[in-house]
Amino acid sequence: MLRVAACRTAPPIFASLSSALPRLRAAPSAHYVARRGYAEMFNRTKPHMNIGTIGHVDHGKTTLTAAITKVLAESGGATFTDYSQIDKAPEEKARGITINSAHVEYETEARHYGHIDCPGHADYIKNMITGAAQMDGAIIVVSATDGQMPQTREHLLLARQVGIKKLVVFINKVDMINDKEMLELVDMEIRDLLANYNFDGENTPIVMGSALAALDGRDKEIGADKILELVKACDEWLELPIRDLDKPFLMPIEDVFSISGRGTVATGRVERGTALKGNEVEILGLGDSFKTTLTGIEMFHKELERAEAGDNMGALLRSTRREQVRRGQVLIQPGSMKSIKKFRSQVYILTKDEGGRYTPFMQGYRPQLYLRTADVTVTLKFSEGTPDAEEKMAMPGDNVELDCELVFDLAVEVGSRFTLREANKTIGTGVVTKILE
Ligand SMILES: Nc1nc2c(ncn2[C@@H]2O[C@H](COP(=O)(O)OP(=O)(O)OP(=O)(O)O)[C@@H](O)[C@H]2O)c(=O)[nH]1
Ligand SMILES: [Mg+2]
Repeated sequence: MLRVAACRTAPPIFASLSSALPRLRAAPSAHYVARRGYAEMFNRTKPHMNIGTIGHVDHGKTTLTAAITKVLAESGGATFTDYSQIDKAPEEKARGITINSAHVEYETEARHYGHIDCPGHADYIKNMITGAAQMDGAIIVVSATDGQMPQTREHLLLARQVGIKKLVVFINKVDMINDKEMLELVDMEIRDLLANYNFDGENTPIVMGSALAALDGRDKEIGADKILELVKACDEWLELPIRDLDKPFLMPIEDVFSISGRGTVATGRVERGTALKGNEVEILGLGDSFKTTLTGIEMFHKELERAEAGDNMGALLRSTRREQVRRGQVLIQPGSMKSIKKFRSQVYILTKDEGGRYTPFMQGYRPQLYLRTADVTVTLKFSEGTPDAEEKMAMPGDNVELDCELVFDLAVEVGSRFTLREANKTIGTGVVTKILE
């Protein structure tokens, strides 16, 4: 039997990272509006999906969120969550805006939804990004009185970059518009805009209504009826995410041991997919990539036939020398990932209050990049085509597009998340948006 402690605790970097990251995430849990006992109402056999409301400030995202729960409460698919229970922080009430993203849940004929109501105000874009990063699809809310506005565009861009592939549009406040042609214009404008950000401009469902009318229980034809139409559009147009178990196998390598008489064992937590004893696997990254066979799987000192997403496993590798395997590489289903050095990314630079830098940086800056179990020095540049890139600065609090060049290659995909650190300080968090080389 293998003698491997396959369930090691998280490496120290993740301990320090997690002290930085949850601060960005603290808001949703503190703001969780679902109530005790409420979850039992739902039929958990329905497929689950995370969605939410995004869009420009004051266009009606929170009103719509409350209205959806109100209308679905009538069919038993939700508990009504009033506006004041969503925007409940004193500053939110005083200013009439959303600051923290808030979670509600509801159920339709077809699905169970977790719904995150994001802030639209430009100052709280970071809360929007962390909210959107948890979504599999989104509802973009656009006020018919304003049409598209700066955060309509910024949210579309960010939604695309955090991996949201499909959206449903809700054109809100139609109670304030008498002119039908005006609505047609907004429809056309939004379809163009969607196409500009690589969404399906032609086929994306656009529902026009009034969230406030639905919430107030009046004007059914632009109120409740439109909420039901919107929810149906979500059921039909937004695609369910692929379950982690159905994805190709991936285990980031945390540690490597040599076991006399048996060979080399790599340990880590399976991020996705499944692996069977006897499967061919590939080791990828840090200059060394090769294929081998998984001759044994161990968990908690027991030998197993199969490992799956969520398991901490020890992987016994055929004819592999210990020096060939290192922390920071990944163990994958052969051919399912590529190891690369250059990619484009969207990065949020932490402010000093969030534990980040006190000062801006210029391009050419070289912090450490942490991705899964790897940490590699990276050179940061403003993305190609940025005007005056030589003189430009990235300020704490900025949300910037950066091209990253790693010193060593890593298994990186569009959607991979990473953090940037210098001298024991997290200075930025980002997501890969495009592979360059
Ligand atoms: N007339 C009209 N007003 C609406 C409608 N929906 C929302 N409003 C009003 O628009 C204002 C902003 O609504 P919110 O729901 O707070 O907007 P929001 O998009 O959540 O705003 P942030 O979260 O701060 O970005 C409020 O005064 C709402 O009452 C609507 O259908 N018709
Ligand atoms: Mg709001």
